[in-house]
Amino acid sequence: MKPITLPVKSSFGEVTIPLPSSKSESNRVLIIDALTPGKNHITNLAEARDTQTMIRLLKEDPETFDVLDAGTTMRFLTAFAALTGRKKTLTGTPRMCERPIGILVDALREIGADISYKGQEGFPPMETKGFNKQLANHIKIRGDVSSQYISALLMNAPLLPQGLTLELTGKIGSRTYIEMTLELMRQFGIEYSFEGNIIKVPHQTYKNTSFAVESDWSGASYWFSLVACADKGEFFLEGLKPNSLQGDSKIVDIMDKLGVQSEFKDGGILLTKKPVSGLPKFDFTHCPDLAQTVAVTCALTGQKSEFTGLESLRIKETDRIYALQQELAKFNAQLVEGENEIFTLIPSNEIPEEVNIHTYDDHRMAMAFMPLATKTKVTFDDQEVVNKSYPSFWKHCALVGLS
Ligand SMILES: O=C(O)C1=C[C@@H](OP(=O)(O)O)[C@@H](O)[C@H](O)C1
Ligand SMILES: C=C(OP(=O)(O)O)C(=O)O
Repeated sequence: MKPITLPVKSSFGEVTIPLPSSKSESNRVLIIDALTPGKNHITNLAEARDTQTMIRLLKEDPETFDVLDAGTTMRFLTAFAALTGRKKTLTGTPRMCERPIGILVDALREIGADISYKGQEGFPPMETKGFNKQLANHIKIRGDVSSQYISALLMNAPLLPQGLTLELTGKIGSRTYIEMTLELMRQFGIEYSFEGNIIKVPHQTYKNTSFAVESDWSGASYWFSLVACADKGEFFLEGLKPNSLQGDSKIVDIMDKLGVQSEFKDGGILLTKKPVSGLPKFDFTHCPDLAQTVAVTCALTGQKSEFTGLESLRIKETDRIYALQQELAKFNAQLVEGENEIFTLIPSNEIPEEVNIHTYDDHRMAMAFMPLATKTKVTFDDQEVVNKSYPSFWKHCALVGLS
């Protein structure tokens, strides 16, 4: 592991950030493309390792799909292999083999896929052994653990002889990601309905189309945070649209409360500083990947705040609640768990002269803590961790003078 240290810098000029493309959009269009007869015209695919892994596995078609640490790649390829009757072993990093997949595997079995665990029940690695005939066309699936299971089933649903109806049970989390999946399917010619908690996808064929992947809003969030934490700075983020498919575009509203003004122009968004307003409360149910960014922003800007919707954070690249609590404490900020899964973020009252951030093999732990550089010298234990979603992240830090 190679560490990286950022210098202290709190004042920035006008800088353009050439954001990377969205890995969530990329990984969906790659699966849809693999399911579409004929040729699509897809541009601007993500440089993210999660997407590059998906591209490589689909192209090389090896016996073992080793997805490394990519959640979407694991879940999407599992459904793809199982429902198209491919014989594959699906595996990943040790952490990937601790991330639950039982809900998806149960659903696939109910639909008719032959899939078995190679290790612990409910977790990768698994083996897909074929698809004989469709046994069910209406299944119930929990919506409160990971939306990725639902997206994975949906993308394959049009190819099933009887189509598929999903009845989502419990609270629906990451709903915006389910909507992204459906909207992308629609852009590739698929009709569906989503009413209440029922999603119906009839049997049909994907149609050829052209699609350009948008820049990554989750990656954009770190630059919003840097503006919020800085004394001065104006960043132009390239390739973002007002009507994004990505739920993390919610960062515009969140950061509006934390002192960042956003203006869409010239195919991107211009961020400038503005006064902070009110005691903020944030619900991350549908934008879980923004939680770390916003926690650090509040910790560094003196904003006591209330966080809800953090349940899914414990089963991501690391237990992100534990990781946040440990690393925030290094500069005297706290994320305190109260009753009913309500957390209070208590901002820092004193920042040490130097802070070492441990990144827990989680790209977002590095990127979210980057704005600490506005207050103190900060070292991250692993610079390559960002490659999962944003390989050019440190290069972009250098663009603003953080190198
Ligand atoms: O479908 C997707 O592209 C994603 C869905 C979310 O996961 P969950 O649905 O597990 O919350 C999100 O955290 C992840 O980074 C990407
Ligand atoms: C949770 C994430 O990714 P995944 O679940 O796809 O590994 C993420 O990118 O923050």
